[in-house]
Amino acid sequence: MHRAVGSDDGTGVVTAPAKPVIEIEKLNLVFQTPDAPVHALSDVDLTVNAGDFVSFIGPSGCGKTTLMRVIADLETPTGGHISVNGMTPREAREQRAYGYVFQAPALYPWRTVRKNVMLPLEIMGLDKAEQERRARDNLALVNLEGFEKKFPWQLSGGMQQRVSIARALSVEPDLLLMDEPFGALDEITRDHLNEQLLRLWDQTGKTVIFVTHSIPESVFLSSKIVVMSPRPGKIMDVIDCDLPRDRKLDIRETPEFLAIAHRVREGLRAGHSYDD
Ligand SMILES: Nc1ncnc2c1ncn2[C@@H]1O[C@H](COP(=O)(O)OP(=O)(O)OP(=O)(O)O)[C@@H](O)[C@H]1O
Repeated sequence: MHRAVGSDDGTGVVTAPAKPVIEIEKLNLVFQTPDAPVHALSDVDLTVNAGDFVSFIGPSGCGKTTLMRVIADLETPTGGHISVNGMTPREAREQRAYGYVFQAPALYPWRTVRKNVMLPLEIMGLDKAEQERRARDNLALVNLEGFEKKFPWQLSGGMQQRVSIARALSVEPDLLLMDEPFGALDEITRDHLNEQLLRLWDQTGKTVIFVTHSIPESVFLSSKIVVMSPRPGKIMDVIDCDLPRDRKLDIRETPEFLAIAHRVREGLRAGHSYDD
């Protein structure tokens, strides 16, 4: 089992010191639009360590996706500093340091499940046997053995999202960026995928950044929760979520879980104005 990175896990086992994967200082982003400038991010400071599962939570439009897109080099900040694996976001993207899972699965309907997972590997120019090995292994990791030859439209929404997770993992990144991947799914499917994702994180030791609107989802999944204010997105609170890593859904009824959920809610409330 993967062990959280830290200097002391309370059992006498000494682990390596936390290694920063993402370092963000005084980050600002202003979009220039024909009407008026849109100040999306304001003075964001954040460190994400190797092996962290970090959720960004905040009201709609507060800049969660924008912050994720800056990490992925899909947006350029207008101020401040950011490094990903000690590199600029552009260098990290060029080295395929991360996999990105979008809100919608974005699969090609004319390609089978296996061929969808193989697509980035074809673009990377990997040989066929390696493409096939990675597609097989990563589909097994998300419990989709036996579905390789199906087309996306033959699968449920939850299964399609698992294919997109397998595709993101197939480039073998240490960092997984997930933008509200389960937001469109029913609650039971979402619970199930949350459990699967947690197991996958524990097995692989990857660093995950996860955008969500859901307080229970953020507490259930995360080792660290970043609470953001309405636009311009600022960090209101960073909460360490030290529940056991092998948590099951029924942990949501425990006082420890509810105390963390309460603190997230307070952070959201502190940043929110209900005047309008
Ligand atoms: N390319 C762009 N040009 C202008 N404004 C933009 C652009 N992209 C995002 N914005 C604005 O920046 C703000 C932050 O958007 P963002 O999508 O990051 O929010 P979010 O917290 O992810 O929202 P949601 O939870 O609804 O997905 C919003 O007001 C949005 O309208």
